[in-house]
Amino acid sequence: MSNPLELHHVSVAYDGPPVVRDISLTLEPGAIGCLIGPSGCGKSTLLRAIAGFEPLRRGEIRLAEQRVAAVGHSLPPESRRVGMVFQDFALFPHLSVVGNLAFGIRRLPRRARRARVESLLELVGLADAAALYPHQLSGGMQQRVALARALAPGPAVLLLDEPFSSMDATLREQLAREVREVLRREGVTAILVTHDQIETFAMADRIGVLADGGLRQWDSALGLYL
Ligand SMILES: Nc1ncnc2c1ncn2[C@@H]1O[C@H](COP(=O)(O)OP(=O)(O)OP(=O)(O)O)[C@@H](O)[C@H]1O
Repeated sequence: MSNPLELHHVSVAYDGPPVVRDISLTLEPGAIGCLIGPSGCGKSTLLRAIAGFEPLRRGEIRLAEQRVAAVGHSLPPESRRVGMVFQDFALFPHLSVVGNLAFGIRRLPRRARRARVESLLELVGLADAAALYPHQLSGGMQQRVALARALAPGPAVLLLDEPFSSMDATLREQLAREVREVLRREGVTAILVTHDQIETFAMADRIGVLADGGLRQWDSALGLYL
């Protein structure tokens, strides 16, 4: 099977010198990669480049074999098969849980859409909350809705940018394990940015250590210790 995500010598710059430098990495199907490193080292910028919000200064990004970004070439985010989950959930406040989940698949025929929403509700354990609105949900429940919504269209890669950082440590670890379980069951490939070591070791098949815009290591948790 082809790799869902490949980065080849990727550099990204804002106004000045590159803040992401010459990063190459590959994620295998179903693998979860975690990017860690000090504040300002370029983690979010790299994620934004994969999503399609930042152009490349150098290199190439391939998603499920398709070249989505290179110098002078950039598919818009909505044309890339990526799903995104952020710290602040960004749920639609005026839509119920079902409405939030159905939004990204509204072009599917009605019956298929309904079946997909039902299976996602089961997947994240929210079948009883289908008719509720975001403000009626706890933070953990909202994040599960955000996850299910991102998974709905069947992305090649799911991008998570500090998805649990607004939660307390106990809930964070529990959610990290839950999310890993959900991703495993769906066979989803994902890349997660975090500051949190517990989260990293709870979730990652591969850990990427960034410093000053460069990828210093790309290895399993065990490999990082050895
Ligand atoms: N929109 C922007 N315009 C200009 N510079 C930016 C922009 N966004 C980020 N930067 C700079 O790029 C560098 C990398 O930032 P980035 O947010 O990717 O790091 P990070 O590792 O995700 O940090 P944090 O862990 O604090 O979120 C930093 O020096 C930052 O100041």
